[in-house]
Amino acid sequence: MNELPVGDKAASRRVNHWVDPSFIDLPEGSISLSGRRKDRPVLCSKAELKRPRKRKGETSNCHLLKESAQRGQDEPWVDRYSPCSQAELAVHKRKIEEVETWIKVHTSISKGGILLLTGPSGCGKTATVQVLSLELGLRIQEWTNPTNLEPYSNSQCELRVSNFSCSSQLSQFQEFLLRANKYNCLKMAGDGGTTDMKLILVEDFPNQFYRQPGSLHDILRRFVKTSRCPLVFIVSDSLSGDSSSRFLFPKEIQEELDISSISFNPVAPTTMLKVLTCISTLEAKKSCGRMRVPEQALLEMLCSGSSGDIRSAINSLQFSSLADTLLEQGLWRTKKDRPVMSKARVVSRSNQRKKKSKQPKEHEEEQAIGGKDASLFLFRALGKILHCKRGIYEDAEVSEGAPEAGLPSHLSHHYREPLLVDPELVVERSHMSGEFFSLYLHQNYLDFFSEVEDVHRASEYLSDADLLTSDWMSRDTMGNYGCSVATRGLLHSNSQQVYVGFRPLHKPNWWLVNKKHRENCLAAQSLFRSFCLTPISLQTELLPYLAKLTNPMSSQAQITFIQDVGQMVLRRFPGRLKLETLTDKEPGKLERDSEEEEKEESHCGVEEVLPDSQPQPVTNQVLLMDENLIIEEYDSD
Ligand SMILES: Nc1ncnc2c1ncn2[C@@H]1O[C@H](COP(=O)(O)OP(=O)(O)OP(=O)(O)O)[C@@H](O)[C@H]1O
Repeated sequence: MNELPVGDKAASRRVNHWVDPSFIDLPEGSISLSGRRKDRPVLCSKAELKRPRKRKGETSNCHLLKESAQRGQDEPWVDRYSPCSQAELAVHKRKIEEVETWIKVHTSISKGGILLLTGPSGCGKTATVQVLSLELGLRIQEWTNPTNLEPYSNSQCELRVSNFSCSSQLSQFQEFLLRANKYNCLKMAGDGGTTDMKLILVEDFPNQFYRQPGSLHDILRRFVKTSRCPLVFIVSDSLSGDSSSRFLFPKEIQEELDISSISFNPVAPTTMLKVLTCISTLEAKKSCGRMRVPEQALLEMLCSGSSGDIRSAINSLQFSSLADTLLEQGLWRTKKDRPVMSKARVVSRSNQRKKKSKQPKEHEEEQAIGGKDASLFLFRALGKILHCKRGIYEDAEVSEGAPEAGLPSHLSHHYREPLLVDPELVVERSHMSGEFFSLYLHQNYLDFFSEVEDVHRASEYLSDADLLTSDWMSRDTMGNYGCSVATRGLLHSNSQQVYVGFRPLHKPNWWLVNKKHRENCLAAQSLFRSFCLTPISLQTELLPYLAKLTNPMSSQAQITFIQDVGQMVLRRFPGRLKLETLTDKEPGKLERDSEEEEKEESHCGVEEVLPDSQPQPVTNQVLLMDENLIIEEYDSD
């Protein structure tokens, strides 16, 4: 595998002249928005694809100018303006310090160790590691998934199919870690006096790990025993619900292997704006008048449209520099071109108090090109509805007369100040179905209301929303309407708009009840299979009946289950279930439809999937042959 001594800037500069630019594989003149090549050569260092680094003592602007002058016109700006020092990084100082401290400790004091960097895509995790390695004089040895499996004759897991031999990605990864950890980098001509200190970086994971995370854990267990240099994993969060970091590195493994974890946040809009302004100014200077510095409004729009992804923002800026062409084609809208949404501008109360004339944050602009799919963590999405933010008409004339005047006097109590959020957009960006979103609202809304009349009205709206989706035939179509009724109903009912401050949010009670229900279905089907009844019939018809009998034909497991499920009226409930708190970065879990679940259950081997919380059958054999059971006395009293 190739590696590049990042420490030696001169060498790196030389190498970069003959290395392909990031988008060499695209037709001339076209620019990719991704900013990164995924089909890199086998096991090559990502550092090879990066631009040369800055020399000490050069100021950043001067450096940027020189660099940009040397580069071809088509070079992506993300590559051209990639940061070379901590000061240039658009990452929070504290995060940089945390990573720096960890690297220092694990390269000097305790050699080795594993660090996990998480955070949304494009927030500068990789850039931070690269900058710090450069500053600390570390070489980066990076694993990249091989796209073609090369012959690897020494490998243990070798596949030999008619003279063709190749090893699995997994065994190559294992070997890479072993060698990277064991051997120093080769000294190359031009390396000078670079140190042997290095850092292993893994951002691409062999696919096998997503199927069997256990195989990764086994490799890591072996790695930590002999670890000599730090190993950094970078895992990007996804808002669509599949959290790779939690799947690949569950809490138990982090504790067992003493893996440190640092979570990055999206790039702050102000920092992003500074970077974009700097880049556009430099590019405008360089273009000798051909390109103009974009309006502040356009830059702000790019920032808000990128959802904290600096790569996406810079790519969009580069596109917007082609504005003349795009504008001609009508593909790019500037703020001026956008239709006026309303006659009077609406500002939030807090903004008004601060006497800021800025557009409120909540009015996120839609971007025609390059806008990243703006996602919201569920916690924030719920907050936007529950905190019920409203604005006032900025234009005094309008605020005095128009809105209330629009309502007849007997409906004047329904007047509300305009909303600062678009409820349907909030739900869409939460990546959760309307029904589940309403469920979360239902669980949490009480804490945000101050008047009992408002609660009464809100509960009516929630019931209406529920009714809209009660019929399974029309549920798919009506789901969104139901959610509109729930969200808008809650917003409208909350007439007082009292500031409640921070309130913890909880996962719906329904969640736990549904889980218990599914476990019971599974257990009922497993324990009373010979009755050939559906899980529901078993629990609602057969088990209550068996519970009344003094001498049912049951095993101990069956008796326990009958006592648990079939005797509801006699049971004492322990009170309310303990609710799970919803954390701020948690994606909303989408439970599968219970009908689907039931179907699935009937297809799979029940004995394999019987939940731990249920009494386990003695053996399957015993259950299938009921007549052989030892019948115990069962006292229903
Ligand atoms: N000031 C800056 N700070 C951070 N990155 C910058 C800056 N200017 C330009 N960039 C570029 O933005 C990109 C940031 O992407 P980076 O690979 O660091 O993100 P990431 O958090 O690792 O996400 P992913 O996992 O998707 O790669 C890099 O290409 C970097 O060169």
